[in-house]
Amino acid sequence: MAELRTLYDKIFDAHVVDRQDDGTCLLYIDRHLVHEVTSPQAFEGLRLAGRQVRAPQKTLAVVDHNVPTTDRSKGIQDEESRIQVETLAANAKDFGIDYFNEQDNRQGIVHIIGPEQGFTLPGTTIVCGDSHTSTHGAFGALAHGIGTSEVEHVLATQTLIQSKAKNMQVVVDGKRGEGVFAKDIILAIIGKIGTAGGTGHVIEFAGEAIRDLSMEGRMTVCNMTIEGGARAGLIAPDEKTYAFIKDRPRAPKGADWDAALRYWETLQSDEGAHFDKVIRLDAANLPPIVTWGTSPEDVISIDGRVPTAEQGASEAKRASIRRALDYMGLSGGEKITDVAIDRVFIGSCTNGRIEDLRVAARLIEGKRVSDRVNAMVVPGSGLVKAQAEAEGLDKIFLAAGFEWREPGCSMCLAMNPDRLAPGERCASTSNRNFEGRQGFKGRTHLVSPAMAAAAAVTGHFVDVRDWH
Ligand SMILES: CC(C)[C@H](C(=O)O)[C@@H](O)C(=O)O
Ligand code: SF4
Repeated sequence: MAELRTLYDKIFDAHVVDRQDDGTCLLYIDRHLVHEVTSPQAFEGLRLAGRQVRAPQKTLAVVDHNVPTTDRSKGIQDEESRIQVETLAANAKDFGIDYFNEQDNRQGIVHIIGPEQGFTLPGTTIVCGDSHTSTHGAFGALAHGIGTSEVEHVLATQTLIQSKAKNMQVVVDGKRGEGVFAKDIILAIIGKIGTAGGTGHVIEFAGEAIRDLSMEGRMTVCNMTIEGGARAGLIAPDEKTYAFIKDRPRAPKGADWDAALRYWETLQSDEGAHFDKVIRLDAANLPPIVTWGTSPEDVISIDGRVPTAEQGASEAKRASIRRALDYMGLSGGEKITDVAIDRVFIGSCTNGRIEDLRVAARLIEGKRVSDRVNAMVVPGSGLVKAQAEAEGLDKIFLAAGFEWREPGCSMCLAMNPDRLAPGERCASTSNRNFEGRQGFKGRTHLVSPAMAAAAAVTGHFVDVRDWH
């Protein structure tokens, strides 16, 4: 009998170019996404070595982290950001790589534009000098974040040195309740396994609640796999995956499509294949979730209370809770629904897609953003923005008092003008809540788009299950 393999095993095996005795492999890379932050030294390295980009047609570059989200016709004010963006433009031109600049309506966050263009395909290996490359795993692609020296290696050779990770399966059974979203599922998983729970593993997500998710929701789940410590996240492709990809600009067409489909249909873990670690969760029991601290694993239910330091199991844990409470300006023990917010950020590669904006718009339609709150919506790409505008979502947000911005990473991280002031508290749909992530001394609470939208209106966290 043939060996039973997981989806990860299958994609990995299909891309091995060379295997050393110690298990180190050289993997063929099908797709390389490039952004302005982690690529300058890589291109410089090629230049110094007199090398070309090996497969420019398998490489796609875009600016996202450093671009301002306000009127771009005036250029970029911040010197460092301007140089970063200009450098990518020049490198893309010099090395013959397709590039979406900040005026292009296809521009957006790198992990949003890949799937949009049909660049992200099942069964492929995808890399990008960015940790949230795991997002593309939603399509059944093996997608790794890589460092700048690896970016150079992939540009030059279209291969990457990798050792095989272990297999982990996260099964989410049951049906989500009303007001509970993909973001709540992944926050609950990280809360359960911890930020190191996936270390050394590739996680395959399975179960009814994962199958039920739209492609957008699956991307949200895979996006945050990296916050659970895993090397990559994967979801086996199915009809929803194929429907999402079909007719996208770079998707295979005609006979190529049929051949691709036949391959994609083999991309599932074999029944009975071995997983080194299996975690199960029931979606039916999940509440909307809010992070209270400075790690994505610091999760509580919307009807819960912020923990107190005394709840820590060890002195080290008590000290870390104390530090997080202090940074977050919380005393511990308060109900999370009593915590007032100053800012709301709806966007990022976690939750900046059309479905996210639809959910948020539906909740706030006809309502007003609280006087104490500054709220903004940053579509994940120019195409998401255009789609939202075609559906009139921008009007709903603007009428409610939200700002409606140009696409980019924005306030997900403080690398552009969008940032929190010291002490400001934000309900954010992004994926990281580390100290200073959204601005020096800024306080981030990670939530779903629905929870962020509702909090914008009430001025504090509120249970979206009570909103009809
Ligand atoms: C700037 C980039 C290298 C970084 C990452 O790797 O993830 C960023 O996208 C982030 O989300 O922190
Ligand atoms: S939106 Fe945030 S998490 Fe995603 S690539 Fe940009 S900075 Fe990183």
